[in-house]
Amino acid sequence: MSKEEKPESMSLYPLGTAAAPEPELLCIFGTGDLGRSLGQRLLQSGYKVVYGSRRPHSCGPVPQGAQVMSHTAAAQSASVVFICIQREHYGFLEQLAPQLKRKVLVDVSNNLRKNLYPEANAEYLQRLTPEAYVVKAFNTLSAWALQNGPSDSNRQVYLCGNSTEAKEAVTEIATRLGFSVQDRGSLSAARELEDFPLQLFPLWRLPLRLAFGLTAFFFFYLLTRDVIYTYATQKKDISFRIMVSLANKVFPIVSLIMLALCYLPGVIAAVFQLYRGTKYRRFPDWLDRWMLCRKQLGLLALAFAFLHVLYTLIIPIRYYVRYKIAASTIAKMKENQTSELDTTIAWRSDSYYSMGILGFGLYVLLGITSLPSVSNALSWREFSFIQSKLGYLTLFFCTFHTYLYGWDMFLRSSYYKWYTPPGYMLSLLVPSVVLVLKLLLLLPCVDRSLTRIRQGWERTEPQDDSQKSLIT
Ligand SMILES: NC(=O)C1=CN([C@@H]2O[C@H](COP(=O)(O)OP(=O)(O)OC[C@H]3O[C@@H](n4cnc5c(N)ncnc54)[C@H](OP(=O)(O)O)[C@@H]3O)[C@@H](O)[C@H]2O)C=CC1
Ligand SMILES: [Cu+2]
Repeated sequence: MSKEEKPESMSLYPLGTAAAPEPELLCIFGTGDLGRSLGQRLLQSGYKVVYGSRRPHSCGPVPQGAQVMSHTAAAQSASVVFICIQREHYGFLEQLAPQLKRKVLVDVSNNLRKNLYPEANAEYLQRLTPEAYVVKAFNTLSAWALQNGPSDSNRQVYLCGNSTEAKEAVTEIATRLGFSVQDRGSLSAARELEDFPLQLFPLWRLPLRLAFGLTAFFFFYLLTRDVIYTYATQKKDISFRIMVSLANKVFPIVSLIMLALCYLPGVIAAVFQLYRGTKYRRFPDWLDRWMLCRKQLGLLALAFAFLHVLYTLIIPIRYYVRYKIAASTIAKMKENQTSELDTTIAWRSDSYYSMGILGFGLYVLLGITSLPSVSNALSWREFSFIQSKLGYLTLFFCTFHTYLYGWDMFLRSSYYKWYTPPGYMLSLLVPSVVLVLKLLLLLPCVDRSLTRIRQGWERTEPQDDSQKSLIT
């Protein structure tokens, strides 16, 4: 492709013309799922849409306001053509090559698995239509995301192609649809973009690994402290406690840590913004990645909390527990002892349960509101109120619940078996740090600066540039 030649879009719609009243006409090949979703979104965003179909008169329903024509007629009427057809059927485009000359062809296709074909779909398309300007784009979005517009996890459109002008034309469209665009370079990057959606649950990977790692660590930690320690020092086998007692220690610990890790990046981000005095500088990559998987962290934490609740509910019906209660009652009767009600213990255990229940209740509320169908029904303010204010309240309740569980245990040396602290103490570290930091951020003077920064105010630093570059 020579550099002199420009895609047709440039000659038809030169940049810089005053906004023309006539909406731009875009063409979509294929009236399938993706074609229809894309068409609907384009129409909503103010474009005119014409479909190219094998069966212009008998194809399925297309969005209202769109026209359907033969491929040839549709291609001639527009300068940008979205190819919403599976790669296996691209063959017929070779005959259409003369009509597609100097058009921008947007390849949105995906494959079922990696290395299915020797070349990327977009490169194949370019080979079939050598004089068209192929741009790979939109393939990482689902039909649903396209139709409903950008959301938190679906904001990026990745694109690549050999013609800068063609990429600009596609960027303009994607931007108008509400997406932000990332240019990945020439068409040779198409393969990488096509492999992208094949990654399963990319945002879940880190939280899942973390959950697995924490569970394994605390399982062995508590196994050593409880079961192995008792065996080593008293020659008593209490390994049966692995099934319920140990599980019901590991799950709440992992849950609390994960919940805290879900809110930690938020406070770190606030500290960054305060320190830099602006919100317009990008966060480091690790923080960005961490922020992106907060929802997944939170949902996993909720799952672990749920297990903790279930394990707690079955305590009264456990054989071991019933045996212990009966044994101590019988022993007291034998010795003709009575026991007084200790109201301090009653207060403590009731508060402990109550905090746990409140924490779990809010936890569930957070989980429900993070479902897309529910969060879409909330206004942005309602959503951020629930996810942030109630989120910290949840963390507070759950942390307090754990402190009440520990009570004065940290004072008694008998609990530090083999010089190790009990598991619950370790689980309190991260949440306590998050809550203290959050409390500091809520101090009126700090809160005022932060609010101003988040509204776009910037601290003009009297520093010289060398210092500035140190911060980035
Ligand atoms: N669905 C999704 O979520 C996403 C899909 N994609 C990609 O978009 C493309 C289309 O996907 P999707 O809409 O789901 O697929 P569909 O099977 O729903 O639709 C494909 C369309 O292609 C046309 N077609 C089918 N066979 C032929 C043929 N032999 N010759 C010419 N045209 C044909 C048909 O339109 P007509 O009858 O009008 O000719 C058909 O409706 C695929 O490449 C897919 O990988 C990318 C991202 C997400
Ligand atoms: Cu608990």
